[in-house]
Amino acid sequence: MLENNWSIQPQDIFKRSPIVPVMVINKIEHAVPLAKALVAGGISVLEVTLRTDCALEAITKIAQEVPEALVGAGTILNKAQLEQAINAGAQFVITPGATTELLEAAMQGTTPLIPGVASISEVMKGMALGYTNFKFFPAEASGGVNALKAFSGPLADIRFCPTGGITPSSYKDYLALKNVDCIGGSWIAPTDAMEQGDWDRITALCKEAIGALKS
Ligand SMILES: O=C(O)C(=O)C[C@H](O)[C@H](O)COP(=O)(O)O
Repeated sequence: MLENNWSIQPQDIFKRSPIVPVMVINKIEHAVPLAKALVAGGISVLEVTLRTDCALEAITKIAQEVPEALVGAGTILNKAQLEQAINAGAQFVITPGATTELLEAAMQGTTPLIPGVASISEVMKGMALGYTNFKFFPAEASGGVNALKAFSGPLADIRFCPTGGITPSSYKDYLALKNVDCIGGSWIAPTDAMEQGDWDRITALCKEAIGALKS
């Protein structure tokens, strides 16, 4: 494996939480209570998508005010966004797809990148640059559990975080796969609960989902 200078290895991120909430934060005042609600429910790896105007500020606030969380940036599409996310305080970066520009840029820095892939060729391109941990996106639409099972043959040492279309009724099937450590999903941080300030509901959703893995 090629060396990297990352402050935390992707494998340690993958192992820290089986569920990674995909967060779409529309109002900055939701950022910290949401992160605290997720942490209270047992989930401490958070992906804030760069899909809203306040996303970068949300990352900064969570990084400063919720030290129990490991906060990353999602929806990174290019090098400029990669730099913005890192400057905002993102502790890791997740992308929906992988460009050579992003793969090379992140390898030069200290913040780990988890590149999005949907095919074996994309994984192989990442592997050639030293990547071992990938987001499988969009998971359901790209073949879901069956695709990941097929990937595990030729790509025995590669780990995945499937995301996209995963539901409370399917996440356990993904987590049972030998090449999957964690899954991403938005259901655990629903927009309506955020709008209502119903942080207890979000904590309860986390506890239920994590609890169901232990039983
Ligand atoms: O914005 C990104 O970079 C993304 O990766 C998109 C998210 O992974 C999906 O939006 C997950 O959402 P659900 O399918 O609702 O769980």
